[in-house]
Amino acid sequence: MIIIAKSTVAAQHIAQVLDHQNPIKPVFVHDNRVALAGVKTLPETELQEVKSEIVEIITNHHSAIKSSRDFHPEDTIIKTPHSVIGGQHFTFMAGPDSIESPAHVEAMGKAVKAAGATVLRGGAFKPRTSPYSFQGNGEAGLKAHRAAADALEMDMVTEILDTRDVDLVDSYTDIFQVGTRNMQNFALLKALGKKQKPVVLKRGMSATIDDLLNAAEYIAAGGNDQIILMERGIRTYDNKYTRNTLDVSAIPVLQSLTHYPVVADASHAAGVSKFVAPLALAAVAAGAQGLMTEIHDDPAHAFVDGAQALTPDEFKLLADKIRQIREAIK
Ligand SMILES: O=C[C@H](O)[C@H](O)COP(=O)(O)O
Ligand SMILES: C=C(OP(=O)(O)O)C(=O)O
Repeated sequence: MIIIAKSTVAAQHIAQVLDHQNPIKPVFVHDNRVALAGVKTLPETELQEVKSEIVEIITNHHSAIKSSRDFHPEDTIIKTPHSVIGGQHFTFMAGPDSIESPAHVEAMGKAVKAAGATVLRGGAFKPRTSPYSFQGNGEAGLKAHRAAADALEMDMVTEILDTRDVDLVDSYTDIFQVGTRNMQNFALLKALGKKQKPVVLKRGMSATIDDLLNAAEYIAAGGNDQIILMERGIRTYDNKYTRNTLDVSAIPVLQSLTHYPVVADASHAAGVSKFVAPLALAAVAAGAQGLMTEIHDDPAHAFVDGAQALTPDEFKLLADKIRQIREAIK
């Protein structure tokens, strides 16, 4: 149960009155409205005492608070050294699936920057289905990625898989990425909640929209409000022709429910390069505030996910079309 109090003073009073019944926690939300979470029961006598200080009682205990637009109506805008993410801005995040070598990530960065990307993506720790598949170049990959991003004056986004690597990854990256497989790794979300650095939170491949919002809430509850939600495709009854199903409807739905930027990854949704552009265009037409795209100059020899990689030229074409769509739907 969540209680919305009229003011900070009211919240403090309610917490005082109810505290012996419930382990109650004020979660400060927006200007004058304060949410109190953790209330299990509301004894009638105590309720009478604080009734006039309560604006609303939300009984769905799965409701997100800090992530909710109800309590934070304005769009959250996230500023990184080279990008502005959210609101009316559109951000291209692109690069190779994994960091293969210093020269390769720099060349891919150069190509995506020329097409308009400000964020260079790439994985140094790869979440692979098989333990025998390439697992990423680890810290050497982070180093190469950082060097390329610095040389090109771009932001770096990279996936974090393990709570034990949070400080290491933090020492290199501008933006953390939590992948689909870790969306409900609560220990990891809590650790990132303690960092003051943006987090791209990918939707779990079997997660509902509420699951995603609550995963974001874990990061926000820890004190980190710089969250970027990413729709990257979910598992449905027919993933024979595409790797996942891009849930285009999740984009406007999320934007109505939360103030955090909502971006899309058509690469992992499609799984096949020829379907990446149409899905990306659909996501942009649906209002996505950014796009993550995988590229490779030699997809057949990519270390990971070559089948879904666009070549630099294909990415440039896509980026141009996206700018046209953005202009058309203004
Ligand atoms: O980004 C890439 C992921 O590591 C990859 O999609 C994992 O999938 P796979 O190990 O099944 O190839
Ligand atoms: C592994 C990745 O994506 P996802 O978590 O969406 O599968 C990735 O972007 O490298």
